Amino acid sequence: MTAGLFISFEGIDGAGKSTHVEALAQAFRDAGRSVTLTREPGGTPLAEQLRVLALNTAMDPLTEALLMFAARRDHLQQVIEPALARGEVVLCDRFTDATFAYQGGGRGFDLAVLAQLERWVQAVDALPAGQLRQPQLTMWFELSPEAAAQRLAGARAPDRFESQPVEFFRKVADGYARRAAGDPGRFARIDGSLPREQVWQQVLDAVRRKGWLA
Ligand SMILES: Nc1ncnc2c1ncn2[C@@H]1O[C@H](COP(=O)(O)OP(=O)(O)O)[C@@H](O)[C@H]1O
Ligand SMILES: Cc1cn([C@H]2C[C@H](O)[C@@H](COP(=O)(O)OP(=O)(O)O)O2)c(=O)[nH]c1=O
Repeated sequence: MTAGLFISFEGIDGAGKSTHVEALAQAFRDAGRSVTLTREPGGTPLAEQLRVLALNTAMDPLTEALLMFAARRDHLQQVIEPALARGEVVLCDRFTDATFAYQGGGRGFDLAVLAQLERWVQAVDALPAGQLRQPQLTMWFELSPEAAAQRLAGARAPDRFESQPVEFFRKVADGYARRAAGDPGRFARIDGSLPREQVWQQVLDAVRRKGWLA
């Protein structure tokens, strides 16, 4: 049976990642793969409810981190693990790197606590004890916070994160950079400042380099 693939999309708000998730899903379908396209926080009825709370309600940083990981646990159990067990390609718009970047970098929340939550939440039945479920590839869209804010201006109503100042997103970007430095083989850096077609080529190249698409 074909092995499942788990690919995540990350970057600050407005970096351009959501623009390419559906196109990558179609490229995998064209290659004969079944695709589960999903997002965090969200992806299940419960996790989507937690998303509404997390994105719209003021709360302390630990509560925020716990909600993100609670949503993630449900999402893993209900959607991601079953899809991977069926041999599907799972494309996920954000995963745990976002928690390290936003709650850790942006909010300045304790990274050791996040790492402990990660160990609890991403230990899954399909993996041997001590191994955690992680994406095999993370598309990391990089764009300056100024350029990202400009793209988002007028594009959609900002949520609790998107309405943060540029300095917040600089810290989020630093959070992503630290996370990427800790696991460089998993991250593909995508230059989000280029025109859409060139960004798409980088996305496709990252998957081709892994040998997952011709
Ligand atoms: N390469 C690009 N050049 C210019 N604008 C872009 C590019 N990619 C996406 N956009 C636009 O920027 C905005 C944010 O893109 P989006 O994919 O929603 O970002 P994200 O999912 O990372 O928050 C959207 O209005 C989108 O149409
Ligand atoms: C997954 C995740 C997202 N977030 C934030 C980042 C985004 O601002 C927001 C929702 O992400 P996203 O789905 O990218 O928003 P949109 O659909 O509006 O582009 O949640 C966290 O703070 N921590 C997390 O663990």
